[in-house]
Amino acid sequence: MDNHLPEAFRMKMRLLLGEEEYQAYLASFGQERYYGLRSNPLKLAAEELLELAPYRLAPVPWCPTGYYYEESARPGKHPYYHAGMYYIQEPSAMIPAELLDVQPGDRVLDLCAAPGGKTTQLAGKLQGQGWLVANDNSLDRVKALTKNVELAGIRNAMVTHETPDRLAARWPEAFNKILVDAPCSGEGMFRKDEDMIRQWEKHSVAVCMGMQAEILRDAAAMLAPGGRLVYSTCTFSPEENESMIAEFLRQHTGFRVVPAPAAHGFVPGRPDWAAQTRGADTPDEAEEQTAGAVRLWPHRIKGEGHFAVVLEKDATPVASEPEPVRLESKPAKGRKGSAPARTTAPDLTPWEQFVKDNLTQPLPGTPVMFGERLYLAAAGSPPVAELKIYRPGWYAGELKRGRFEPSHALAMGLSRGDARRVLALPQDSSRVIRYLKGETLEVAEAELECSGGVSSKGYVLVCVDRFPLGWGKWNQGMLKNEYPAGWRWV
Ligand SMILES: C[S@@+](CC[C@H](N)C(=O)[O-])C[C@H]1O[C@@H](n2cnc3c(N)ncnc32)[C@H](O)[C@@H]1O
Repeated sequence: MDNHLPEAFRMKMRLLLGEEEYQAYLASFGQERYYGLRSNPLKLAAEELLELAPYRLAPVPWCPTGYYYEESARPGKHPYYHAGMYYIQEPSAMIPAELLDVQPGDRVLDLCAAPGGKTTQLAGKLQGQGWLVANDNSLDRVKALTKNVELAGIRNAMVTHETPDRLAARWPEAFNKILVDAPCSGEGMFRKDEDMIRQWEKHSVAVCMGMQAEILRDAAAMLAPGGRLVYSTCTFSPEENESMIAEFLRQHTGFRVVPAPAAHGFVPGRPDWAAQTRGADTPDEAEEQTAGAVRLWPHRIKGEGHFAVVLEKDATPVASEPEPVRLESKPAKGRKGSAPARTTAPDLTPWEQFVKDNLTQPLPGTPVMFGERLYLAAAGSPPVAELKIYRPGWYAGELKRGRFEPSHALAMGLSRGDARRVLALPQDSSRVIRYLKGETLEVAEAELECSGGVSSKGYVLVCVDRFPLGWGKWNQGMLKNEYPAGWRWV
């Protein structure tokens, strides 16, 4: 497969790595690929997943919730996947969110978030406290991102479909942790995905550099003083990595690199490559700092190629910081923004009644209506006016003609104890797959666990073991299937 590598790429890599390491890198194309998944702390502890998983899992050294699995395990074809108990993620891709060091209560922005691998990882670290904005400028990818946010049962995330400059104009210094997992030329994924090789010329290094510099500039403006920003790519080119960061540091004097430990076979960033790219013999001060970045190489670790660097903003604002006032710029292309359609206070009685009849406790968040849709926005989350908001918070359901219909996202964000009617199916029950296929199930009344003196008739939280899969509606021995069509098992 290394024969498929573009000649220009081969020449550059040989020059950068030197003959011996270049040959080791090329040899990695003939070696096995590694498959990874990350357990979802919003659903279960990693140790519990180890006990439950019907296949072998081995720890990813740099991520406490990350595991390698063997290709034959096919974890995407298991009901636990549909319960959001883990996210399938390339092992190296787990490092940027680890370096961001998110703590419960943080205000987090994932600026280039789709399809949401790192968003789900960051939300797991928040443990439902604080809030997270997941943004992407591609509408198709925002849809995939939203599905993953919902599958993971995240309650405190807002999903936006915006350009970074428009977010920066409205949310200056609003976040204390920001992840920029930048669009890049994808050289680190050549072994995993041949398509990336084909696209390499199209997403040339030069095109990516322009995007990355703009995204970084806007991210810097959204970071609060004392905040932390992680910039990551899945490419090797110094132009998109060390040189990008060195130029950022020259223009943003209030930032510095926080050195990341070069453990687990990671290697430090290469200031000399940045200098070489600039045509200089020795690195300047900004380039020297990039030695604190980490590079992940497929010939050195069990994972694909990545670059990540941690940046910290001074605790006291710097007067020379560029001001991000570019309100005139256009919103991201695609669907029209989901601005709140209603300004008068909506009648939430059907929702309140639903909570009383079906749930054991009130849910956190401030009710927000977008048209007929009700969301629960995390306390303190940033204002949404004039922005293209795909989800202002946890999507609870629809208020239609005086009735409330719960969403699938609501079910996924609940735990078994939150629902008054529960049907808990063991993972090896054929009814689990039949439920996931959208079939109506025969369910005896005695199989339902009802609490709070409710009758058996009504909304049932269907679980695999103790983990919610979705809603059903029980009446006279039959469970009407409420599993959404677009999510079904095929
Ligand atoms: C490397 S991918 C992100 C992967 C994601 N963080 C994950 O872990 O699943 C880069 C993303 O950046 C998005 N993107 C490209 N240009 C962007 C921009 N100007 N603003 C925001 N997102 C952008 C792309 O649509 C793509 O989804």
